Amino acid sequence: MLRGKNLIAGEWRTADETFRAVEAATGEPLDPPFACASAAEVAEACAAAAEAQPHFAALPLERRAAFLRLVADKIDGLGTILTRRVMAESGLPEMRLDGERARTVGQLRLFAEEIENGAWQALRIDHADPSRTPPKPDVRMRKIPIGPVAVFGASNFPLAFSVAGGDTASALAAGCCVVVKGHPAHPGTSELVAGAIAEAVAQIDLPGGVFSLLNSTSNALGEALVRDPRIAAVGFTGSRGGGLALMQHAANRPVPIPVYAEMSSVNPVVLMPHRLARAAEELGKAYVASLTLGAGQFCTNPGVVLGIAGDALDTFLGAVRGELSQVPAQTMLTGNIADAYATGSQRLSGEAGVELVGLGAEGSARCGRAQVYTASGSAFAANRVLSEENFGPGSIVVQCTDLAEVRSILAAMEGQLTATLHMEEADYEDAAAILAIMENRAGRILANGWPTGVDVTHAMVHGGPFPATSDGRSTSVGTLAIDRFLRPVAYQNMPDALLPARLREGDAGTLRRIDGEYGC
Ligand SMILES: NC(=O)C1=CN([C@@H]2O[C@H](COP(=O)(O)OP(=O)(O)OC[C@H]3O[C@@H](n4cnc5c(N)ncnc54)[C@H](OP(=O)(O)O)[C@@H]3O)[C@@H](O)[C@H]2O)C=CC1
Ligand SMILES: O=C(O)CCC(=O)C(=O)O
Repeated sequence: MLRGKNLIAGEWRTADETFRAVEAATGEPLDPPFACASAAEVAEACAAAAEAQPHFAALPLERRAAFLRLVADKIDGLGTILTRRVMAESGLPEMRLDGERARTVGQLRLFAEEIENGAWQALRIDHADPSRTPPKPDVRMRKIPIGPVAVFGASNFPLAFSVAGGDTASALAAGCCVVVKGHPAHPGTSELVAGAIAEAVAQIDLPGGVFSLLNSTSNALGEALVRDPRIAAVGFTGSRGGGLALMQHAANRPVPIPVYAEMSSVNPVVLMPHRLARAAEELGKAYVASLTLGAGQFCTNPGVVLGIAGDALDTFLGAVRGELSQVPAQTMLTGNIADAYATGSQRLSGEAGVELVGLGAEGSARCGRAQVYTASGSAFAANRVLSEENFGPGSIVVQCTDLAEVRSILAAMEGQLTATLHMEEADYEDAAAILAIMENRAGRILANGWPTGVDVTHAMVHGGPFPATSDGRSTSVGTLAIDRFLRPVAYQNMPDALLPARLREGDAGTLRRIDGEYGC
């Protein structure tokens, strides 16, 4: 039974002002009404997080890990109640949401392992050398939590990028208390997951301020959260406009803070000539499958495909047309997202030099209709609109004259989360030059795959230069995501007794870099 309340430091709070979620497929209001948090409650949640911060940061790592594992268990324990609510609020199918839940709990468990192994602290010890001129001091370094983190739940991954998603998991793993601004499209999902976290907080006997959830439908709440002096960093996935607004608020504070915003990306895919000649149909089918996954509501969606004009690309486009004709209309996450997609598609279709390749089935106004367009390389290069993200199952295939045009288009593109090369051995020499351009444009480069579906691993990078993210030095997926919420501190000539245990002389068992050499 949902409460319709905000969670502030362990306490469920109601309010006079409320809003309702709607069923994604129909637009019908869902019960119960949800309380809108006030500015005073934002301040309360942040004060509680700041108060809990030293305690949480000092928690033995085994207990912090146990907390993350317990959160994962509790989310698993929500069973079908959670699935049913997410399905209603998001319109996403059960199988996708089962996978997303597995990813969410798997991510929490992976972070538990990560903090236990200690490598994330990046411990370094440089011993003193009094004989050097000038004498070299003893310097030891570790990373500590940055402080309370504000997390904005994303609409398109109501579990894996929301209340207990990657931003929250990595912030908690780093030892940072978290205040979540829930996405207004799925408040029931947010409450269920927040309830699981709150139970784990209580069971591990942590202060309630370790985690709060605030709901609202107004920009004012998010702004107040980012501006609160106790918040030390922000994690966000959503629109470019939203991310930029939060970056602005963070920069305008008396004490500016980092915002890790994942915003927009069209994820260029290059079909190299030899591979295209051999597998045009197969590539066309796989492209449509990736493009239409989850109604195209992935920031990793293949929004731009580049190939050399000719028979092989025509075969590819024929396969795309055929495949699209089999794609049903899919419910989009919200009415606004469906409207934005329809408007964006209409705009694209009217641009000079843009032609329709094929369409999926048409549905209600809340559905996204799959669609692929094509344009020449010169038309694409001359018009920025053609390379802008249109969030949904829409994409454009660019027919280039040669690989030089492919390279120059890629080099002129904005920063991307991913870039992909479809190739075989005969393409490698040309691919190497394209790879060098892609490295400068994207956070992840794929060979012979499709970019949707990010694996949560140690080496994963889900980031990229602006506007893919606000800070291309970071990743929001994988264990390296923890680094966004840590700050290095060096201790110079500090007596052993005052050093953190893992930096003391005799301590062993954690990976440390001692006088430049890695070892335990
Ligand atoms: N590339 C990607 O990964 C994604 C892109 N999008 C794009 O975003 C569009 C809208 O989707 P949505 O998911 O709602 O994303 P938004 O960026 O609009 O909203 C995400 C969150 O940020 C908050 N927010 C947005 N703008 C501001 C602001 N100016 N000040 C303070 N808080 C703000 C919203 O709160 P509130 O609404 O309560 O103000 C919400 O909680 C989509 O049509 C799509 O184009 C969406 C999801 C993922
Ligand atoms: O492709 C994925 O798994 C992740 C996509 C993503 O991060 C997003 O859509 O916001």
